[in-house]
Amino acid sequence: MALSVLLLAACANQGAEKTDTLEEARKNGYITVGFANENPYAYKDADGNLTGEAVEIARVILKRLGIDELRGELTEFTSLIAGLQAERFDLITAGMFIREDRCSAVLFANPEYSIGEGLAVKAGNPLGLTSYKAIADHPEAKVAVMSGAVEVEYLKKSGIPEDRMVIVPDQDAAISALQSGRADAMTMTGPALESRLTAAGDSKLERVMDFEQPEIDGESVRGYGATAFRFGDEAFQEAYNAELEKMKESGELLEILQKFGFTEQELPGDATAEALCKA
Ligand SMILES: CC1=N[C@H](C(=O)O)[C@@H](O)CN1
Repeated sequence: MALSVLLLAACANQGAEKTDTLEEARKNGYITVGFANENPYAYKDADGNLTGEAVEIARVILKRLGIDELRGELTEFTSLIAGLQAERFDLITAGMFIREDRCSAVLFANPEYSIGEGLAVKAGNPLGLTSYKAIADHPEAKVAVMSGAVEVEYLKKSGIPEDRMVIVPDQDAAISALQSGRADAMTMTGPALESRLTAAGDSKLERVMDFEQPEIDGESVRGYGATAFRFGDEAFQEAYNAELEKMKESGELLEILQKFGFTEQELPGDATAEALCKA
């Protein structure tokens, strides 16, 4: 009985046609995107509008592909990939880094920016934390970091034990952990760190200006962020990449990035998703 039910389900599945996400969105006039409320990548502004570098780049490209409206689905960063796979939304526009492990779960567009890491501590840096290594070497220092973010892996590889990581659901919770003393430091990408410190306006906190970028396997880390698609949406990914390339060439990409505080230094250069997925 159980076997026949399974067989029926398998046959039904075989007959089911895979949804063409791009075509469907064109027909509907909108597409739903997953975002993790991380300024300046993808967040709701004071008026409740969805914006951020990743969102605005996607907005331009999707418009050119015939999709007029973006609807956001707020999701914790760590659940973005699962949400995409479960079709809760059709794209991730969160500035997510292209990483080898993630490439086995989603399709990445080519990168739209590149960035390094940042660290914030209590004013005066009482524990003298200027690198992940310095946190590792301190017997008690704790660092707040967002669940599912690449920094968790960087911290681990820098020798910081998990019981000295305060894993938080989002970047606002990271700064709360630092303010409350549950953590002695918080780490995230430079622009996200800057944005949280500015929003907090707390003179008891400071950015570590002489922070040493972490080195993993002898190389200074640098993240490359991109929109992500579901497997099966390769044609969508290709059309998206073609529009992104035009924006790179025309300078439009930089113009959008600059609105969110990025500079020419953060352009992705010739990096491609294909190469980064193998890195
Ligand atoms: C935009 C972003 N990138 C990193 C990542 O992809 O894991 C993390 O820093 C979380 N946020």
